[in-house]
Amino acid sequence: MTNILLLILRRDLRVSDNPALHRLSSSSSHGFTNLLPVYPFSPNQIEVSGFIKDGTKSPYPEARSQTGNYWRCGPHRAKFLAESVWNVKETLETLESGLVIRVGKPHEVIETLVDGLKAQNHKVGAVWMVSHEGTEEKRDEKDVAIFCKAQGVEFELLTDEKYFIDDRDISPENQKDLPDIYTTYRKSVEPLREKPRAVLPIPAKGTLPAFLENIPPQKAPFEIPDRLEELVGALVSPVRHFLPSMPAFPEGADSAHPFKGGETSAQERLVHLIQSEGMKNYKTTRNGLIGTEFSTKLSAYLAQGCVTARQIHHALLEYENGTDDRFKDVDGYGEGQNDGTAAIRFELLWRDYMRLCHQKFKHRLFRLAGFKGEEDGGYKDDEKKPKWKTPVKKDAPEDQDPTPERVREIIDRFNAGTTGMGLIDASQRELLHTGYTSNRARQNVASFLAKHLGIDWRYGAEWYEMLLVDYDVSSNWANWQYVAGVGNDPRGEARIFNPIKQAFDYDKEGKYVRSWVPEVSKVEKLENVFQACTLSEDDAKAAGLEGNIMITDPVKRIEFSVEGKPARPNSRAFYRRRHRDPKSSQEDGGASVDGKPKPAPAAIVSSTASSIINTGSESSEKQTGHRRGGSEGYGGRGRGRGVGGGTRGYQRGSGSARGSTRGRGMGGPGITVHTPVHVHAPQEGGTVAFSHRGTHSVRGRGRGDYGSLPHQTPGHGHGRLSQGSRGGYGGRGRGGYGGYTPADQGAAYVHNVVAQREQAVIPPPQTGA
Ligand SMILES: Cc1cc2nc3c(=O)[nH]c(=O)nc-3n(C[C@H](O)[C@H](O)[C@H](O)COP(=O)(O)OP(=O)(O)OC[C@H]3O[C@@H](n4cnc5c(N)ncnc54)[C@H](O)[C@@H]3O)c2cc1C
Repeated sequence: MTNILLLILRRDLRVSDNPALHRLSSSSSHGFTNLLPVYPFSPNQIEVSGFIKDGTKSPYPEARSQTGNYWRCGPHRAKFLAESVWNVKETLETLESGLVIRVGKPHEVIETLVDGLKAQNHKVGAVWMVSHEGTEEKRDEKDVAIFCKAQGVEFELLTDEKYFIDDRDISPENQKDLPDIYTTYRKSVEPLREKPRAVLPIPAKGTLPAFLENIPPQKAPFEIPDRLEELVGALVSPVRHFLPSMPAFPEGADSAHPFKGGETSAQERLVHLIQSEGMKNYKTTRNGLIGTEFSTKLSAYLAQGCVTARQIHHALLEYENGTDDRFKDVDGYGEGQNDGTAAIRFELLWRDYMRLCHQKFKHRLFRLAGFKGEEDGGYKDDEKKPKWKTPVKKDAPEDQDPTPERVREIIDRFNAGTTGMGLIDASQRELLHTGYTSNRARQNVASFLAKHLGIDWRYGAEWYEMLLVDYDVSSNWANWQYVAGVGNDPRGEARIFNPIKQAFDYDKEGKYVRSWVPEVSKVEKLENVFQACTLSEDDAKAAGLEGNIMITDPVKRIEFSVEGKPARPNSRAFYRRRHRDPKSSQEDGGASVDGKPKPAPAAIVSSTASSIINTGSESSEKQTGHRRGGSEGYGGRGRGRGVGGGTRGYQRGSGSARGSTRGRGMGGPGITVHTPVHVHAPQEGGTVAFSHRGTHSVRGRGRGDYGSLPHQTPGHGHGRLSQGSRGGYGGRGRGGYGGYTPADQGAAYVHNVVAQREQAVIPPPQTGA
């Protein structure tokens, strides 16, 4: 009598370091005569209509997302996934086993197999599957367990061992009460190099319980292809046209992620990264934007379980300990952990942490208000101003600005990469074409949608879910929450990435933007490449950009100064447009999306600010906790004085602004701010002066009166704001800054004012628009 084990594979598409296969191959005490590894393409997570050949309608609804109605899995990941599944199948075949590929929810697939096998007089002894984080994943596990129970089949849920620190080694405290700050978690598990368990070997040929010859067929109307190309076709063809007018792949642009899915490619990539010194140099290259070598590109393999974090760790150990000849010629061989390898471990732990957050917050990871926010999610709240702009009319307040129709338009342009903001557009187009974009670009893109535009960030998260080749439910949604300010970023709303400053810092020659946004490839000045609307009429004409929507109707304008020149978009055409068209009103550096005249732009000191902290970097954590008091004040380190008014309204408080270290702040008279205002702008009766000093500090002198702004009328006030001498930020320099409104992008100004390396312009005091 047979005793068959059905092993469901989901995101464990590897044969090495695979606990289930290891257990089955290393002992016969399990008692199974046969093993059927099964991979189900689950119809709620990936569109499966491409498996139907006879024109029948799919019994499943389309696999689309909830908010944006995008495909759950777009063409890039569909292809990568097909390759990964096929690779496991081929490797298992070399081990005299195999893989059953099926379409259907896991419990449906299991039911068909169990029924069919029983009909052949086989006994199915057990079903195993690895536990994965996720609401749908948990539901699938439950459904399989219920089915097994009803059938008298044993069911076992195995630990997911592809993370850096195994679940079994996570302390009860961390499991029960995971810290909300990554650094706290990291410190609780250091030293990282000692944490991962040993990797498990690949089962030897012929050691797995035998595969079966006669496998019950796939349920109609689906047909399972028997060639990889057909499998790719079945998965990709329904979702290929995900954008109404897809731009052509830019000539000369190269994918940073040309990699094929599967365990074999993952292992090759890992060895290459060590041999090419990519791992050793990781810390200095990881913020790159172009090419295959600037970061590991292991994320897609990790997401599908083609490689485990502990395998990466062990390969690094071999190199660091000098125990693998393949790496003997690599600089640093046998010399222990170096900056690069330590940084990789640090990032892998971020990945762990994102999953643990998902485990902790469960469905709250998908909520608009984030895991901390209230259940309603922030739309249409009678008491408070709705925080997020929505394209859905019924959800939007009547006076939503911009209108839902305009928000829809902006989202479409954001997706297509035609916002006019170079770095954002380049990243979004790279994503469209290749399924990959760097971590640096992702942070900017997410920040742009959520913080500069104030739009429901779930549209962005779902767009990423569709297009990212490395989409991972925990990493994607937790990172989006983090950047949107509703997740576990201790700086929350205050962290805003200035995409122009970021472009200057990370795309120093404009190569990245020019290569993915070919329209600006002939534009000469970087400031124009990074924000096309700053082109003068003549230059736009010369570059063939006359009438281009990125210039005539950018979704956002950000003030920016280059080497002391005035900061704002400065073409005459722009000012003419501004006066003609209220939608093109002067950008205030971050206050609102579009569509209404802005308050005075006068004292936009400079928006070249670096409020940029890299998710996952050590420095981001160092700058945490800089808020205290009733307002969100920032104190620099040291004894300088930061004086800021408190805010009233939704941020009620006494107005003391204090640095978390030793900055001191004095409360100002308080302000009531219901619309975004330039809190650092000189308002009536005052000036603000900031001067550049050194590389890392901004020296501020003088005072700007801005407090007590009348309700919704920025531009009047008699409060007081002083930037203490050497206004530092993030622990640099001294002095503090406080009392700004956290509403919308008001925070950006704070960063702008206190940012490093920027000087100020001192425009005449102005009142509201
Ligand atoms: C808005 C946003 C969405 C994201 N969505 C995803 C996603 O769906 N899937 C995904 O794997 N990563 C996601 N990330 C994290 C990060 O951008 C990618 O892991 C990284 O860019 C992948 O490239 P790499 O493998 O070359 O990374 P490397 O820089 O080489 O890092 C090594 C590994 O560490 C892990 N890692 C690095 N940074 C992070 C991070 N911030 N969070 C979690 N893990 C990290 C990844 O597994 C990565 O492969 C997202 C980040 C942001 C800001």
